[in-house]
Amino acid sequence: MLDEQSQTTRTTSSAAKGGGLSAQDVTVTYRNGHTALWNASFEIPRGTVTALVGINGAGKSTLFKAIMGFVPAAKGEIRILGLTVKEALARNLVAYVPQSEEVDWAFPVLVEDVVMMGRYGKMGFLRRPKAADHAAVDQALARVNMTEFRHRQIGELSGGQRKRVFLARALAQDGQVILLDEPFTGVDVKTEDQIVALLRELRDEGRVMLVSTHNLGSVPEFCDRTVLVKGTVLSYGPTETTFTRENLEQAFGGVLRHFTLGGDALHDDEDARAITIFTDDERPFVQYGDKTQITESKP
Ligand SMILES: Nc1ncnc2c1ncn2[C@@H]1O[C@H](COP(=O)(O)OP(=O)(O)OP(=O)(O)O)[C@@H](O)[C@H]1O
Repeated sequence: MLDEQSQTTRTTSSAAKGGGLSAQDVTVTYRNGHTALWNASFEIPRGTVTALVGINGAGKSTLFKAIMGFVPAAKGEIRILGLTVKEALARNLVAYVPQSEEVDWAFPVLVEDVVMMGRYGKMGFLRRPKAADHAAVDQALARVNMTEFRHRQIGELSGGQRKRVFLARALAQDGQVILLDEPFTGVDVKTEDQIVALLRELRDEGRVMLVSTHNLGSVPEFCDRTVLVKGTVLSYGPTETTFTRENLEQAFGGVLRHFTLGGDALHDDEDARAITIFTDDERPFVQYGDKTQITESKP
């Protein structure tokens, strides 16, 4: 499984220049005939961290799969740094940091071996690592502070450490477009801070980070841009202008409730500055304030 992911997300050091990540009228239909994305369009420039936000089943994973070439676009086109998906994959430009649930943690593999998988695209058929590959792995592990765990089995790590190992794999790949699936699920605050700091560094290096997250509270904090999805792309752009109450209501329609800043009484108040979005079973999973701070939480 890990091997398969590496195969399909190989990257190259000679990254294509220019362009960011874009989709133009992309429609994705699964083999059973289900269309999960209709006419999805967005543009993300290089040097940005973008949140990919939407309810369960909105099409976030489908979009990731289309960018990684796992599923073809029935219509429309995805461009990755100015290249088609096929060209970008051949150049190993796209790296993927999976959700924890997608990984078989019982798979007997060492931390350093997982990170080395990021180099497979640069190796020959026999996959014999060269000095440059070992150096890239060393650097990637150091960058996520996981050097001391390099000889551990991946199953023997905490949730946050596991995330960091897969981030290191993306770094070893030198992925220019990095797709992160729920990077903050199951990690403690300190690790979240470390991941955010690393994403900012990678942003400053001109990479494109697309972060699928349900942790909406942190979106205004660390994502420059937001793409809101619900079967299609509802809106995209700078977080300031996209992550708005109106757009969120569209994306999460029917599961929104509001309560006022400083109080915990639930009501739809036009003056409410804090928004809590509830899941269908009325459990809140996000709180946010005036776009920049989390102001409320409800038990
Ligand atoms: N392999 C598949 N074959 C057919 N339909 C699929 C397949 N994978 C996903 N779908 C459907 O496509 C739609 C979008 O699913 P997707 O996994 O992209 O949503 P998501 O936004 O990632 O959801 P979540 O937040 O729950 O991870 C859903 O209706 C889902 O049931």
